[in-house]
Amino acid sequence: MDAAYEEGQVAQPLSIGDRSMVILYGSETGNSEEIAHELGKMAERLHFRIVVDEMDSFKLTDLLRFSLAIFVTSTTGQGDMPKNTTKFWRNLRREKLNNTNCLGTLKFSIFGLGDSSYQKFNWAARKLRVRLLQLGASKFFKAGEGDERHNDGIDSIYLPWQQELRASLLADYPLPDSVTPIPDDIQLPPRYTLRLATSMRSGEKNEEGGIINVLENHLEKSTTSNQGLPPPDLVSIPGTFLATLSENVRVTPQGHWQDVRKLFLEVRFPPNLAPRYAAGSCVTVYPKNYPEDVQSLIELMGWGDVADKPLAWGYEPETAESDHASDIRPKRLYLRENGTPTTLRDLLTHNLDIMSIPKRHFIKELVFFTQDPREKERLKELTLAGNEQDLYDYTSRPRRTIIEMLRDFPCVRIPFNWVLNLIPIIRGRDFSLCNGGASLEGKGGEYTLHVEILAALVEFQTIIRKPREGLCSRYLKHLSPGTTLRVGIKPAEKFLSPENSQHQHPLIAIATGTGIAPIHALIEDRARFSGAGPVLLFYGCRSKDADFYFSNDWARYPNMRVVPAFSRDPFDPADVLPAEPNRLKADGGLDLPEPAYDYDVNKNYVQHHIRKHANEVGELMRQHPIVCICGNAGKMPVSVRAALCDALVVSNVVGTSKEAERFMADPKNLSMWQEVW
Ligand SMILES: Cc1cc2nc3c(=O)[nH]c(=O)nc-3n(C[C@H](O)[C@H](O)[C@H](O)COP(=O)(O)O)c2cc1C
Repeated sequence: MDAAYEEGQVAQPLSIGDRSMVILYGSETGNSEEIAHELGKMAERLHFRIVVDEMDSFKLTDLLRFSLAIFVTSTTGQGDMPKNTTKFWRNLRREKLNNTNCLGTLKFSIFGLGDSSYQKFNWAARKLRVRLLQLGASKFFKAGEGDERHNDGIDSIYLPWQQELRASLLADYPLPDSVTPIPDDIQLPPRYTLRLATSMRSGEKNEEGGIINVLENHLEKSTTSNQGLPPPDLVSIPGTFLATLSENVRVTPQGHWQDVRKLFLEVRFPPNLAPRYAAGSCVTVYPKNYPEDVQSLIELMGWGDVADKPLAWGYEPETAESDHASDIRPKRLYLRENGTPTTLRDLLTHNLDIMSIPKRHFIKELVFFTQDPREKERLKELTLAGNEQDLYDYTSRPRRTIIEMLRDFPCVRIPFNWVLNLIPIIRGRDFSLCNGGASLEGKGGEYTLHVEILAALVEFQTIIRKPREGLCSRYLKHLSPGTTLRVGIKPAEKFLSPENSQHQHPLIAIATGTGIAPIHALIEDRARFSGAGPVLLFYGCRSKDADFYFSNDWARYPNMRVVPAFSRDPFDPADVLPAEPNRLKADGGLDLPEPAYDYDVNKNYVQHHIRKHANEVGELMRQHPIVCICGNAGKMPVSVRAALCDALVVSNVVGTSKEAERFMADPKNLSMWQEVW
C-alpha cells in the first residue's frame, strides 16, 4: 500500500487543476453502464474529477468543460445506437454542426460493446467515433471494440484495453510529484448514500412528500396478504402503462424440459394516447424479488432494525461544478406510487437485483466490508487481472447469485447506506409481442391493447445443486390472472409496420424457439392487408410435439409455406439435407468453410433447409423481401446468413459468395431484421 494512504480509509480523490473526465454511456441491458462506472473508478484513482452519466442525461455543450471524454456504448437492433443515446445522438448529428469544428477542443476515446454474430458489429461505437472526429474532436487514446462472442466475452478485449488506457493516462497526464494514484486496496467514497428519515413522526411529511402512517398501513398489508409471492404494489415507472394479466398458460407439455408460457395482457392507455406498436414491438415487464429472498439478505447483513424504516436520500456530489444535482439516486430507481415512503425492504423488493450474478465491481467493493483476512484474500484473488477464468467459474458458470455469494463470505457486512453503490438496479425485461395489431380496442378515446407474449422460463442446471431460475422467469411463473402490472411498450422498426407498402414484399422468416413470437405477430399483421406478399418460414425447434409453437395457426395463411427443422425428432430419410455447404462447390473450393459449419454437421437445423430450398429462397430474394432472423444468438444467425448467401449463389441470383455477402448487406436488395438474444 502507498505510504500516503492508510488501510480502512475512504480516500477522496484530490482536485488537481482541470484534470477532469466525463464518461458517457449508451446501454440497453447494463453492460456498457457497468464498464463506464469501472472506468470512472479507475480515473478517480488517478485523481481525475469524474462524471459518469448516460448520454441522454448529458448536455452536448457540457462536453467541452472536461479535459477528457470517454464514450462507452453497445450496439443494439440492427447496428443501432441504444435507446438512452437517442437525444444525444440526434443533437450530435444536427446538420448545422457540419463543418463547424465545434468539438475542436474535445479529446476522447471510445469503447464499443458488440457481438460479432451481428452483421453490423459495433456499429454504434463506430458511427459515434466518426461523427466526433467530423466535428473536430481528437482521440487521446485508441478505440476498443469488445465482442460478446469472444471466449471471455467483452472482458477479453476490455481488460487489456483498460490497463493500457490507465498507463497512457499516467504517462500523458502525469500527477504532480507529491501525489500518487489511490491504490486499489483503498476505498473510494460512495456515489449514492442513504439515511434513515428518523426525525419524522407518524403523520409528518418526509422529504419525498410521503407520510409515515401511509407506510405503516402498507407494511401491514404486504406482510399479511401475499403467501410468499412478491407484493402486488406498484412502483412509479415513467412511460409505462397499467396492464392486467388475463391468462398465464403453459404451452409446452409437462414432460418437456422447458416451461414456456403464453401470457395475455390487457394494457390500458390513458385517454387520447394511441399506442405506437407493430410487429416487432416489445413489452417490458418489471420483475420483483420474492419476500423470502429479501428477508434472507436482510438477516444475512444484519439490517433487521432498519429494513422497514422510511429512507431519505443523500449523496456525495461528484464535482463542485456538477449540474447533476438531481442525481441523488441511480437512474431507473423507481419509487413507490402515491408518495409512499420507501424502505430498504422496498428497494430490495422492487429495485435491487439481489438475485443477479455478482459482477467484478461488486466483489471488489466487498473487500472493504469484511474484517476476515482469508475472505479479503479470496475476494481480491477473484478480481485479480489474469484470474478471469476463476471469476467466471465462481460466478457466471454456476450462475451464483449475490445472496449466495454473501452466504459464502459470512464475515461480510455491507452497511445499508451503501447498497445503491453495490447492487445493480433491476432492469425491465423485453418480450416481443406475438400477436398482430388487430387487437387494439378504442372506447371513448381510451385504448386497451390486447398483448400476447411467449416467455421461455429460464431454469439452469449448474454445478450448484439447486436449479437456478432467472429473476423474471421466477416472477412470471407464479403471476396469477387478475394481477395488475406496469409495463412498457417499445415501438418496432418502421419497415415492419404493415401500414406502409412493405407488406406487399415477400417475407423470408427464419426463427428458432421463442424467436417465432415476433414473426407470428408480423405474419398476423400482414394478413390484415390484401395483397400481402408470400411468406417462406424456416422454423427450428426441438420437436414437433413439444415446441412447435403456433403450428395450428399457419394453415390460416394461404400465401405461406412453413419449413420446420425438428432437431431432436427422428430424422425423416426422405428429408435429405445437403451434407456439404453449397458455397464450396459453387465457388470452386475457394472459400474456406465457416467455423460455424462444425456445429451444423449432421444436424437438422434451419440453415440446412434454407440450402435445400435454395431456389425458392432465390426467387423471393429477387423481389426485395423482408428477411427476419429471430432466436438464439451466437452461431445460429451466422450459419443462417451463410446459408442465405449459399442460396443466392445456387439460385444464380449472384455469381459468388462474396457477391452474395454484398447483396445481403445492401438495403436496396432486402430489408433485414435480426433479433437474437
Ligand atoms: C436485440 C439485440 C440487438 C443487438 N444488435 C447488435 C448489433 O447490431 N451489432 C453488434 O455488434 N451487437 C449487437 N448486439 C449485442 C450487444 O451490443 C451486446 O450484447 C452488448 O454487450 C450489450 O451491452 P448493453 O447491456 O450495454 O446494451 C445486440 C444485442 C441485442 C440483445
